[in-house]
Amino acid sequence: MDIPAEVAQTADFVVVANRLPVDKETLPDGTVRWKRSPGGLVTALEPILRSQTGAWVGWSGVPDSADNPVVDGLQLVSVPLSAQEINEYYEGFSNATLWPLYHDVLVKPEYHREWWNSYVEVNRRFAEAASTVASEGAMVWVQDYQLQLVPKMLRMLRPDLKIGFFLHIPFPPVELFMQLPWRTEIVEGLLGADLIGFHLPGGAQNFLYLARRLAGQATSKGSVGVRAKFGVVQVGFRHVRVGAFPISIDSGALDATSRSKKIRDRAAELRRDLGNPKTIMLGVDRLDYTKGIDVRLIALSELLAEGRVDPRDTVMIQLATPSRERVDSYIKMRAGIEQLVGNINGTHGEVAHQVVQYLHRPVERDELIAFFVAADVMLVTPLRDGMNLVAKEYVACRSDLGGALVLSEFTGAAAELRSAYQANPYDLDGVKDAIVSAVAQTPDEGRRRMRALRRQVLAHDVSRWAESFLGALAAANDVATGENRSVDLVEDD
Ligand SMILES: O=P(O)(O)OC[C@H]1O[C@H](O[C@H]2O[C@H](CO)[C@@H](O)[C@H](O)[C@H]2O)[C@H](O)[C@@H](O)[C@@H]1O
Ligand SMILES: Cc1cn([C@@H]2O[C@H](COP(=O)(O)OP(=O)(O)O)[C@@H](O)[C@H]2O)c(=O)[nH]c1=O
Repeated sequence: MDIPAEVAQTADFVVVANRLPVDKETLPDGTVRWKRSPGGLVTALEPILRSQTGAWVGWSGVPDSADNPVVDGLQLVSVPLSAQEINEYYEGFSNATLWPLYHDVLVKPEYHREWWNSYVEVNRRFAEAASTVASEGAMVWVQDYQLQLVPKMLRMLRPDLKIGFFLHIPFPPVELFMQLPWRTEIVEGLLGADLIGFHLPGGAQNFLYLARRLAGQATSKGSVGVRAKFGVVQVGFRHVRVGAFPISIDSGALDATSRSKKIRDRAAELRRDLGNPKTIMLGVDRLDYTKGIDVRLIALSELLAEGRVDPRDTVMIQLATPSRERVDSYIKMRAGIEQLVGNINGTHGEVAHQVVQYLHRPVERDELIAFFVAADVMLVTPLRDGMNLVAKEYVACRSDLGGALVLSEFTGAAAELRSAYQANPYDLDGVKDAIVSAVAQTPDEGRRRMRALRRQVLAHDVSRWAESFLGALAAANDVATGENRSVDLVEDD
């Protein structure tokens, strides 16, 4: 790995994530341009990355890229992946083993030793890159399921570092996690961190149990709270903190953008282009089998067939970003979704009016915000989702207190967005009833619910998420604050 000498051991704060927060574009004349991808994580961490000497370690998204550009003042450190590693580490172990295993085995996870070997090798390379750029005593924040071995590998290389880890997807129930042939290695990998964060207390508690059972470590008793009441695992002389930190969005910025005239005009134009229907329903997802896009399409199809939704004055827009397109389960799911869309339009559409408008391509940020402003009913129906930022984004865009959110109980967001029309995505009648209630809500009821949702989303933004995690990380294993004092621990039961 070619990390420039001037960057070695200079960064006081290092983010390590599977992806760099930029996309590499090669222009027709062969020149290369790096474009910032405006993710929530980079927005939240930007002030910290700038106030200290920050670096971001990740993969560029294309094979064999070893560039280490500085983009908008941020030092990026590429971890190059070969085509074979993309196949085995990213598409294979990350997205055909861990992703389905951690999402309720919605498709059957595949267990292949060569994929595991590639995962170990790539994690080792990420750990080495982080170790090279981090300054003495730096804080390193490792992100997500692709890099669960990095905390232990990094600690072995650099015991001086303060290491945090955050899991963006659900941590599975114990009985599912136990399927994994490399379950002990994963738990021990994570235990290299000083703080391990999950979206929900349930994930943290599952992990504490596994730390006792698989790694044989003593852990604290009692339940874990949200941003408070951390669990503790005793690993030698270290206390590893385990906590719940629900991620969020840059709600203030989204609220401001959604109020702009440009966005309002575009939202009105979208409505006009759709023929001014009474109800616009909206789904916004990566095309992923966890997102329950099929659930909402089947619900709509039955509601249309039963006459509970009128096809003449309803449009459902489904925006579906292409995702992991070479993984088998994604190829199959796409065919199923497109068949459902075709069936609904074939049965209930007219030449001049398609009931479902389906776009299979990424949608640019401002256009997406205009869709949120235009939509009367937002459909978020995952079968399992770590958080689901789209649900929070919709709420942040509704300063007019209009619109209604239909939300699956099996998203992380459901724990916070209690005033949504919540439904169990496995109960089709329940989903249909929730959609009908959302469509038929009175303006007063809609305002009451949206006001409550907005209070939650505006008060708990992504900066609060980052600050609460990094505050807890700074205090972890800190002798000065008494963090190393003894806690009541339980051995394996
Ligand atoms: O990098 P990709 O393979 O293209 O996938 C995109 C990202 O998807 C996942 O998102 C998760 O994180 C969100 C923020 O915490 C959360 O709201 C959502 O529920 C999760 O599914 C994944 O965890 C990322 O690593 C991927 O980059
Ligand atoms: C479809 C679409 C989405 N986005 C943005 O992507 C993220 C999605 O985050 P979420 O937590 O809901 O789910 P995953 O991380 O994908 O599992 C959200 O910020 C969307 O606004 C986008 O920018 N463009 C799109 O076309």
